[in-house]
Amino acid sequence: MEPGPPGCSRPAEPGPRLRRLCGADQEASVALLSRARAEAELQRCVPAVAAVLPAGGSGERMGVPTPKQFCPILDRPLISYTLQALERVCWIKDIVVAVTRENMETMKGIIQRYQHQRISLVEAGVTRHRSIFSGLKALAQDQPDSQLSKPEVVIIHDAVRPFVEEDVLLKVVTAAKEHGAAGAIRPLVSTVICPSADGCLDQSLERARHRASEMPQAFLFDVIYEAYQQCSDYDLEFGTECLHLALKYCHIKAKLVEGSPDLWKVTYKRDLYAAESIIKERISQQICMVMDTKEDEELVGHRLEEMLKNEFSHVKVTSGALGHTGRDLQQIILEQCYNFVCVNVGAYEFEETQKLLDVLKESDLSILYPVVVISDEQKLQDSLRQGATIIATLIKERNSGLVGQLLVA
Ligand SMILES: Nc1ccn([C@@H]2O[C@H](COP(=O)(O)OP(=O)(O)OP(=O)(O)O)[C@@H](O)[C@H]2O)c(=O)n1
Ligand SMILES: O=P(O)(O)OC[C@@H](O)[C@@H](O)[C@@H](O)CO
Repeated sequence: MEPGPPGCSRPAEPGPRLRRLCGADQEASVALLSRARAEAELQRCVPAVAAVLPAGGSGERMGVPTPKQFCPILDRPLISYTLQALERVCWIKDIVVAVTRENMETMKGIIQRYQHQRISLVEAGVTRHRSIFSGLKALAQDQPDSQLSKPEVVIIHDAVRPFVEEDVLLKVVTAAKEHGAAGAIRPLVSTVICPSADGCLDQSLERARHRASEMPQAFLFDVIYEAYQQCSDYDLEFGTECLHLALKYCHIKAKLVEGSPDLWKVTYKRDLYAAESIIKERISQQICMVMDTKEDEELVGHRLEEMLKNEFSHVKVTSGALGHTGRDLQQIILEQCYNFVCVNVGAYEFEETQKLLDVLKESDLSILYPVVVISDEQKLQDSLRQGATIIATLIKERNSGLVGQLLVA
């Protein structure tokens, strides 16, 4: 498989509704059209790749009633972040999610609310391997009336591993194309030991020579499908490693690919807290200050911008006029900005702010990540530092009680 060109991954673009709403002008339309053409070209040159996401677990180790894949992070289910990560990769043509029958409606609601694309649902099994097998069967049914067709390469990725990036997906898929199977690995944090029957140490493994098997993994579809079809009931019931099935039943030695630290699986409650912190950090990296072009606002805006850059180590603050064409706003939003600060100095009519609020409410963006819009008043001009602190705290903490509020600071 030819590696996709860098940057071929599709950013989390706002939905088509936003483009209509923003009134994309000619220039922006051309940009979007060229991106669509590039993706279409890529789809033609990259062999078919699909993904199977096992999401049928009960999350016992999480210790809460809700299965962890549906636990909210910043008011949004964990699985939605994983789906968004895979949807950013334009060369994955189908995403098959295995969920239990009782959670099927919940999953359909998430797909609709967050406008996930390319998703097909299958019924999960009583074990993770059985859920994965269910997903593979759906892809193998190359039926004329089915939306799904058999891929050349299939990615298998746990639904509770939200931080998966295109580069590692490309690595495992490229390696699977060549070797038949590939999987992400990470260094061990703890040493692996083997206890004896009487509960004492029998042996310990040399940590430096061993690795933790993570996800994503990728396989030539025929290899992994054959392995699951030959699989013993014992393996289906108690196995935890897809790479092992490819080795045991198809004699394929998977290529091992070093993965990033963020590939870990959300398993315990502490993992949810960690995931929330990482998500907050990632979506706080860009602030968009929207101001009018009046001179005094420009002065306030730029001073506030400088102070915000002190609050966020790597923040990218883009200043742009809301403008009277939709291009500025559309360009701002297409840059995956999730934090907007409107600067109205003294102006009491919130016409421009309301316009931004209306567009954000209408766009996918405002439900993907809660957005806090702040409009300041004359007094903010007198205490810019306090204003910068308020804005930074709101963006970093994202207290759900303040979501979507128009704050007059
Ligand atoms: N019968 C099952 C069991 C697990 N999974 C999925 O496999 C992934 C990794 O499994 P794990 O972390 O073990 O999830 P749970 O089984 O839900 O967790 P626990 O063992 O704590 O119950 C998760 O996305 C989980 O939803 C699945 O699709 N079907
Ligand atoms: O065993 P669990 O169901 O908790 O999680 C599955 C993990 O074993 C699996 O995701 C990786 O180890 C790679 O195979």
